[in-house]
Amino acid sequence: MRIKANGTQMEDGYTRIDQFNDKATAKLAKHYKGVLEGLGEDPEREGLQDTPKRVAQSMQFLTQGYHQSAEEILNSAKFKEDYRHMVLVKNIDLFSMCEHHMIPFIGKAHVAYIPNGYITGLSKIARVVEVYARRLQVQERMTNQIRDSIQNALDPLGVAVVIEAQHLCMQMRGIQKQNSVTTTSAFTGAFLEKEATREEFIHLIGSKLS
Ligand SMILES: Nc1nc2c(ncn2[C@@H]2O[C@H](COP(=O)(O)OP(=O)(O)OP(=O)(O)O)[C@@H](O)[C@H]2O)c(=O)[nH]1
Ligand SMILES: [Zn+2]
Repeated sequence: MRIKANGTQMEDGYTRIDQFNDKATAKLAKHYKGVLEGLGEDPEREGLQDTPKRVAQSMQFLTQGYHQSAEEILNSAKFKEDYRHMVLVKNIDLFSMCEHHMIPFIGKAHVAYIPNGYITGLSKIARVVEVYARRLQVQERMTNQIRDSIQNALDPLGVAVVIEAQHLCMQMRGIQKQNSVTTTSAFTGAFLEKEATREEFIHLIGSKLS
């Protein structure tokens, strides 16, 4: 049985919150009840009675990345393999929350690396994206964190990360630009040094970066 309750870390570093942490839920729920009151709502009315607890559990799910380790995930499926060309996992869906407004930003990550003796399980790349997306974030930091965790764990010849996301804080409030998309990129090694390698990556992800 690999999956334990309350967000305990698994062998592969992946924490799955099947049962929420009762203590954290109670603490958060108390505050969300205050938020409802602050909004002028009646937290005791029928539709809202369980809302503080629901929001508390929802927020724990959406921020579960704080309890997960990208390093452990990558090392749990690190295989010796003499493949020295680009490995690209593209169109990895991500749901994160901006740390300024705690409103979602939603998009896709494209992650590539060039192995230097070691490869990792493909799903682990997507799990690393989850680890950093499931936190309060800014897109730039998340992009760098994904790049750095892969570079440190696998010591590859290069890592490339591109994230394209829509920030709901710019769509449903504030400046209200419904179609704006933010693209961030971070590179190491061959992706920085060799234009042809970077161009190949950009061509493969089908982005308009170039
Ligand atoms: N760089 C960056 N900025 C972000 C991200 N998510 C949200 N923001 C921005 O964070 C900024 C916070 O600016 P403030 O002026 O303090 O907040 P605000 O008054 O609510 O700003 P407006 O959104 O312009 O109404 C805004 O410009 C947001 O668009 C992100 O991932 N990266
Ligand atoms: Zn925001």
